[in-house]
Amino acid sequence: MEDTVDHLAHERSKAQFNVEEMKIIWAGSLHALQVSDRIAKLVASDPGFGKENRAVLSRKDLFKSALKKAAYVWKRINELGLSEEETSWLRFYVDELAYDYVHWGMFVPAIKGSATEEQQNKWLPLANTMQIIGTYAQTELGHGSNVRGLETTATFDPVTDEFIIHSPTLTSSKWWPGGLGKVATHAVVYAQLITDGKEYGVNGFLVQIRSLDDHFPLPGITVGDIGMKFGSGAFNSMDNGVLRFDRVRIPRNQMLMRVSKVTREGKYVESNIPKQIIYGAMVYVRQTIVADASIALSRAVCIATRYSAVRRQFGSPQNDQNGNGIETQVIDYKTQQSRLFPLLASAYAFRFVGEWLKWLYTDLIQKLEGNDFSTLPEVHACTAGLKSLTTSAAADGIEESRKLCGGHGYLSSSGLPELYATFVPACTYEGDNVVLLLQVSRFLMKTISQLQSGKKPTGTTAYIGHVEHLIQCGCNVKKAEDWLNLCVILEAFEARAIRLLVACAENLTKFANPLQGFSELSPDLVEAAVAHCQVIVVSKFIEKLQQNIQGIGVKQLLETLCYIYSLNLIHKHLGDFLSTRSITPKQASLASDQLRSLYAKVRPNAIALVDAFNYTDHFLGSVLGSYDGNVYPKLYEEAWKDPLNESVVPDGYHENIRPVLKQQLQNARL
Ligand SMILES: Cc1cc2nc3c(=O)[nH]c(=O)nc-3n(C[C@H](O)[C@H](O)[C@H](O)COP(=O)(O)OP(=O)(O)OC[C@H]3O[C@@H](n4cnc5c(N)ncnc54)[C@H](O)[C@@H]3O)c2cc1C
Repeated sequence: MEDTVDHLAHERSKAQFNVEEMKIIWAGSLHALQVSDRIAKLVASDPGFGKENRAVLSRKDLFKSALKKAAYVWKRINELGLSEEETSWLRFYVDELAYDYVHWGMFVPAIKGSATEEQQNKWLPLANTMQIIGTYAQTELGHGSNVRGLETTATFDPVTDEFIIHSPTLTSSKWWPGGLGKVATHAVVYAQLITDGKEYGVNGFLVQIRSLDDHFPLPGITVGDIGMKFGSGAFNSMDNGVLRFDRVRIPRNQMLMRVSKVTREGKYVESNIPKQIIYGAMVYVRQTIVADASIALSRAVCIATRYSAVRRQFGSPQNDQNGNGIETQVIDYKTQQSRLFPLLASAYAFRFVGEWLKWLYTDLIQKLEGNDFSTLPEVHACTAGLKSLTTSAAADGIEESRKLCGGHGYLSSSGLPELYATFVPACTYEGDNVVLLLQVSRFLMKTISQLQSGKKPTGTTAYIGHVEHLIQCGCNVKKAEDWLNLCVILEAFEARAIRLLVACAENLTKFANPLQGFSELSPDLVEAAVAHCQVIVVSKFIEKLQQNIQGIGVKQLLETLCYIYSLNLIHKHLGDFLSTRSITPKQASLASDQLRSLYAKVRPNAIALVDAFNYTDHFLGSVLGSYDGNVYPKLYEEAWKDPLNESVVPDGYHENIRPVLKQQLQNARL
């Protein structure tokens, strides 16, 4: 099939903004665009990184192919002498989950965050050259969110100067760590520390689990894979594992001792570094997950937008130049626009808040290095909340994108089922989204309670300091155009958040037992935390617009997307906005009127806005979303590649179809 026609050229010609400049905005800088573009093309043109048949491979073949690719990635990184930046882009565009994802994303950061300098000097050179492959073993069969409830023990033996790592119960089996099942040689294992007969809570230990010579598990270790997971392809290329310890001994100096340590005599000593320093590692991992959310959502939106411009259904037939009646592009249906364009706007919103989080993390690290721990709780709450908000919205958005593509969206070749199956566990790992929002709400309740003592909220909670104004203020919108005012929008979001938070704080005082109150009110607290996180996303989008944005029409389009993101949220959470009297029913209806005009502004620019993501067809992995829009021949061709079509008459015909047709079931050997 050789077709060089761009079926979306007409759509592209309608764009009212400079797409190349928008690509720079999306990438973060011209440099980031150039590097990512170069690496994306390198990956797309290398047959070693092909990913066409992932969904139809058996588990074993899929795993083997992921191993092959991970080894090839490492080979190419070394052969090409790629920089750290280029390396991370390469891994990103290869787009296949394997043990290296956990090794680089969790094992290495855990050592950097929790090991002493001496320990880092010993272990990081080995990890950085992949002479050891690591995993992060926290979750157990019986406990995930409740880390304090972990049952694995690490008991210090002063006679031999060792820790004895043990799994006392079935439920203490480590369960889920990626790369553990079949690959990892080492693990950062979280266990209850016991020394001198006393328990000192959960700490991290570096444990070797497989021989570096023959890859067999070391004595006392039982390890394996936990089995197939949701979807085809997706996380099934990863060997999430189970691990049990039968009194496994490790040297004392393999306890990660940056924050607390056990001395030769068996004394537990806390350093003067606050325990929350561990939050630094969490902030890092969660900010990368927010970035992943914008990527996953933008991929889905790119597929759904391009396909919606190609797909035609119903409509009053107009005549084309040849006199043939043509149907309506589904992207022109207002319902399609009202479902699709808010997702497009969300992808941009999450991109910008992710970019800001990256900055926030760097800023945090600088402060921590200067022994300034003051912003840690706020930054931690902010990243936890944004991880929860963006991953939930992206997961829902991918599923909505699938529906926006109708039946064809359900085919593996659309790329959407695997994208969904791969992304959706982000709502659970690195903190269950609801559990995280409860943590955020606890922090927000504390912030509110400290107002009386004169403590001024800072950073993303600064607006809480204006509580008196925000409780009293009224929204001034009188006509639909009045909603095109970013200050008005932000104030409406802040008013709604603070009113929900204050209502929660007041209701909590009605309970004699604060813990019981928190538990009873937890659904309201979660809603208030979501409202707070939405204030952050909206305000960061607005801050982005205040930067120097180059290129014809780019700023205008981004403004339009910011309005769509915000007004659509008002529409979605109307109950909150009305019950808190942050806006009136009339203003809500004006917001809906304004949304319709905003969708009309996006329509001619929709294809160009997804082109600005600069995704290659290889990365998108979707026949519905391919750049040239040549959907139908590609769909047709993909179908014939399915293993079922290898034979015209299927295996099993003689045993199980023919006897039915010939009424011979009683004679068949079933
Ligand atoms: C694909 C994948 C990869 C993973 N990789 C790793 C890894 O590499 N290493 C590792 O250690 N772990 C890993 N995990 C485990 C993951 O971190 C845990 O699944 C996660 O922390 C959630 O814990 P849980 O499974 O115990 O859920 P649970 O805590 O049992 O949650 C079940 C339900 O209870 C609710 N709930 C729990 N506590 C509360 C509460 N206090 N208040 C209200 N509701 C509550 C939750 O919202 C949820 O609805 C992975 C998981 C997945 C799915």
